[in-house]
Amino acid sequence: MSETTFTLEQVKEHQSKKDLWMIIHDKVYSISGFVDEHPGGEEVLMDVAGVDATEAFEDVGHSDEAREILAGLLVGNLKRSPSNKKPVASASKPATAQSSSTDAGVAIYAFFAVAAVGALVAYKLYA
Ligand code: HEM
Repeated sequence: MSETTFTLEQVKEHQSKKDLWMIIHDKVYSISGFVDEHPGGEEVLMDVAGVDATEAFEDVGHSDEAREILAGLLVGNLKRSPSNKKPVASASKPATAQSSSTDAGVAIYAFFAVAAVGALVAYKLYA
């Protein structure tokens, strides 16, 4: 399998009808030969020339046949630079939330322990 990768900038260089690339699900497709055959017309393909067309492609609800055609047009994978990767920070958020909820749990136990000792002392003093 070809492991060729392209950056967003490289894909952007292929925006003409005769040299047309687009990105769908982080894969790069060269669709120049298919533009005239596209049942949805050439205009919609030109609209996403050289950019990420995942949403446009999926919104239409393309058939399995369309996906097979797509597979034959593959030229490589998209190389995401660290700046346009999906945020990694979101992955660490639940962990932070979890640990703070654990802290809250410990605080509640500590509160009841102190309250129980306080109640016992008060009982011994005033009973
Ligand atoms: C290389 C990528 C694409 C391939 C291989 C492809 C292929 C096809 C095929 C085979 C059909 C016929 C219906 C079906 O089988 O689902 C179709 C219809 C259609 N496509 Fe695409 N398509 C591509 C990209 C796009 C994009 C980016 C758009 C943007 C909006 C689009 C819009 C449409 C529309 C609107 C139809 C419906 C046409 C109609 O029923 O009148 N397609 N496409």
